[in-house]
Amino acid sequence: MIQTELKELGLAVEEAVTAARSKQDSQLLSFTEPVPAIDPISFFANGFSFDGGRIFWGNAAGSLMLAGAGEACALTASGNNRFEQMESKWKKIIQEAIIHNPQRKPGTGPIAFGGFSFDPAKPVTSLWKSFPDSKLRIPAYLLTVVNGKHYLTSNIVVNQDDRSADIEQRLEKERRLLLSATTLPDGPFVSSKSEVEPLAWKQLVRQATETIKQGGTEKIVLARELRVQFSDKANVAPVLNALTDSQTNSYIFAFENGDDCFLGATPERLVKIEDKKLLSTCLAGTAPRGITEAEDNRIGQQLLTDKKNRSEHQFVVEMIKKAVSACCEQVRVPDEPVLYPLKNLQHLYTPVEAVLHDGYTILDIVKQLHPTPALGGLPSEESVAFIREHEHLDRGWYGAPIGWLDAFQNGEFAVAIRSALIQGDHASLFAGCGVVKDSNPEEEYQETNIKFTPILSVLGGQS
Ligand SMILES: C=C(O[C@@H]1C=C(C(=O)O)C=C[C@H]1O)C(=O)O
Ligand SMILES: [Mg+2]
Repeated sequence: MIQTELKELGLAVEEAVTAARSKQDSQLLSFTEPVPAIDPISFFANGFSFDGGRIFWGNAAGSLMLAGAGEACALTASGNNRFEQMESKWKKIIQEAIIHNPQRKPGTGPIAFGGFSFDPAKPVTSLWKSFPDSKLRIPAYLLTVVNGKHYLTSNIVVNQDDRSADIEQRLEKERRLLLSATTLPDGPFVSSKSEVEPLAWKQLVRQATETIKQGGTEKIVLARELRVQFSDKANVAPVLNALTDSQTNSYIFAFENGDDCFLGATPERLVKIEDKKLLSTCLAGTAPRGITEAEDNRIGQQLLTDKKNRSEHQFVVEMIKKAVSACCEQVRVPDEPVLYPLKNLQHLYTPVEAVLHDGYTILDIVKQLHPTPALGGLPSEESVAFIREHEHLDRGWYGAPIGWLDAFQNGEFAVAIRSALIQGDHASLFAGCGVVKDSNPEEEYQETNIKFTPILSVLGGQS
């Protein structure tokens, strides 16, 4: 550690202890400093033993990575006004925090990272016992790698009886551990896997197409579960390393809570806000990648002109454009989708750009957008009601917003798909697809099989 930073940190701790004593209450101190380069996955691995769990985020552009260890503060919420609850809790924390952050880079300082359940009205099963309906975490330590520069934020909750010297000693020890070089443990190996009720799921797709043909709904997204057994307790850090290496154009995320870890590599941005500039993504319509370049181009061109996939995609474009237009100006949406290539598959993609009106926050937009017709359907209420009533899967945090926001109104949330819930020596993988009136159950089933591939391959399930 550079000595000046330690001296400044010591002064900041003194200031926080004084503030805690004068207000007779705990005080959050957030201290950000530049640090020498360190691999964020190593930082994540070093944080294994920290109380409260770890977080990880790598944006699709590869320009921002966040790794967090421990938990300084937890914000939880539930029910239909959960986003508003989160907003007011976050505002109060930031107003009262002592923030030492001369850097003011997006993703530095006191950031809150976390996720939400897909449907707060659906009964929860034991599968998601370690995850509340909604949770945002301020990590005790956050490594931010932004445009190649490294910053460490220490978030400390100081109490009136704390001694500054004790706090500084603990900080120095924990920071040294986190920033030390390390060798990643071995990744998991899948010893067996089993699909959950595949035939019943195909029958449900057929039922959904019948419901759509009867009128009232245009699209219903249906998801299913694949369970895998590992040969041993799974280490998360090597899985994140493999995802970061193999899944380009995707957001890599992990949220450890209790004994479990929800992680994934999702191509689907929900919303990014930086300096009031808003970027959202319409991603729906899927095809595999070709083995040869010629075959890949043929499949891609076929996807671009396929009636069923174009209708699936257009429902998403219309909804997001309408939702963004209600709170933004200068809304720009291309007339036609383009191909969005991933390692194992390709999607139809339409970006939505806008400028946020004053008074709106990123959680306002998350609330407006979730669930988009890419994960719920259209109309939203009717399609989510069908999913709630008929889908056997407990989606938990799958298919819902996951991401971060900082103290300067910057932030980014993605839709948590291509994901898995890791529970010691076993895991549940999730994949879904948009069902429209022309959907064929077998084809949708095959589409979900392709969507399991990215996460299954890094869990040691297949090459
Ligand atoms: C629901 C998922 O993917 C969504 C559905 C898609 C489709 O049906 O074409 C494509 C991308 C996603 O918006 C998933 O991967 O689980
Ligand atoms: Mg589809």
